[in-house]
Amino acid sequence: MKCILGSFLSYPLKGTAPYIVLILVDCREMESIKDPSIYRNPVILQSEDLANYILETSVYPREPEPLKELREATSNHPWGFIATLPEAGQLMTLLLKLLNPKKTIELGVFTGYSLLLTALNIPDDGKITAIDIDRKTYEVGLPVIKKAGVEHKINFIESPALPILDKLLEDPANEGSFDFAFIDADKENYVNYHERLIKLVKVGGLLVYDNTLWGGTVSWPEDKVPPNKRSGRNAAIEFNKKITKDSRVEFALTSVGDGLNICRRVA
Ligand SMILES: C[S@@+](CC[C@H](N)C(=O)[O-])C[C@H]1O[C@@H](n2cnc3c(N)ncnc32)[C@H](O)[C@@H]1O
Repeated sequence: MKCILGSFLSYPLKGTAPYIVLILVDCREMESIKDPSIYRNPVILQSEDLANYILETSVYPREPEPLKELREATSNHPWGFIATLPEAGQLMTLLLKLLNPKKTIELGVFTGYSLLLTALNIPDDGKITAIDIDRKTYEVGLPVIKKAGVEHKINFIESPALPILDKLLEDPANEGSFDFAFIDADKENYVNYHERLIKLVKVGGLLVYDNTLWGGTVSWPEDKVPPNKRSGRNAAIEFNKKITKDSRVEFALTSVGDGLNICRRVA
């Protein structure tokens, strides 16, 4: 069924009578534009069909078996929907392959989808400092990580991320020593994480921030955003604004997954 999205007057030829042009769209698509929260996370896309198209034609067919296994194990977890989205993971994989980082850091592990994909794409002697406040969720994915033979690359630290970053900065040897950082912990601290990580990641290294479009709500008027999504939405807006002004990085705010802000340290 078609709905009227809009209309305008058209004058086909000078001097002829105008006629009204109606813009018709599929009603289901229009619903998705009005209320994207009915869909899973990639609501930044026009429709769920488009999100599924990307997943089914490009992401799932090339997803490595261990990642698929971990994603399936995570889908049974009550908070499974907070995991890094596989289409974002696919882009991260490409970035990791291009950068070939040896020393990386990850804030916000959950069951380990992004952690495992990082571990799969760094050299065998590469190391990941992985920080999360909850070891139990990390243990959900740990058997898959072990089976994939990459556990030796991971140093998991159960702690809030901020004090660990501050501790790392106490040792000047750590400054500029990381090649790659993936940030997916509490959004309200992204600005604080950035101030620390910009010193820990080397010039030329990458800092990749997840959820920076927060389900598309960054462009909504605040009063239209469900109360439980406001804090994350406001944090994402503040963070993106800060990055735009930060001359120490060049960056791309991409609409892949839930929004990846990909920053490269240049100063
Ligand atoms: C969106 S999930 C991470 C998803 C993960 N990257 C993946 O691939 O599935 C956010 C994680 O951040 C953790 N977290 C929340 N606040 C934190 C903090 N202050 N420090 C460290 N981790 C935190 C949560 O426990 C949760 O596991």
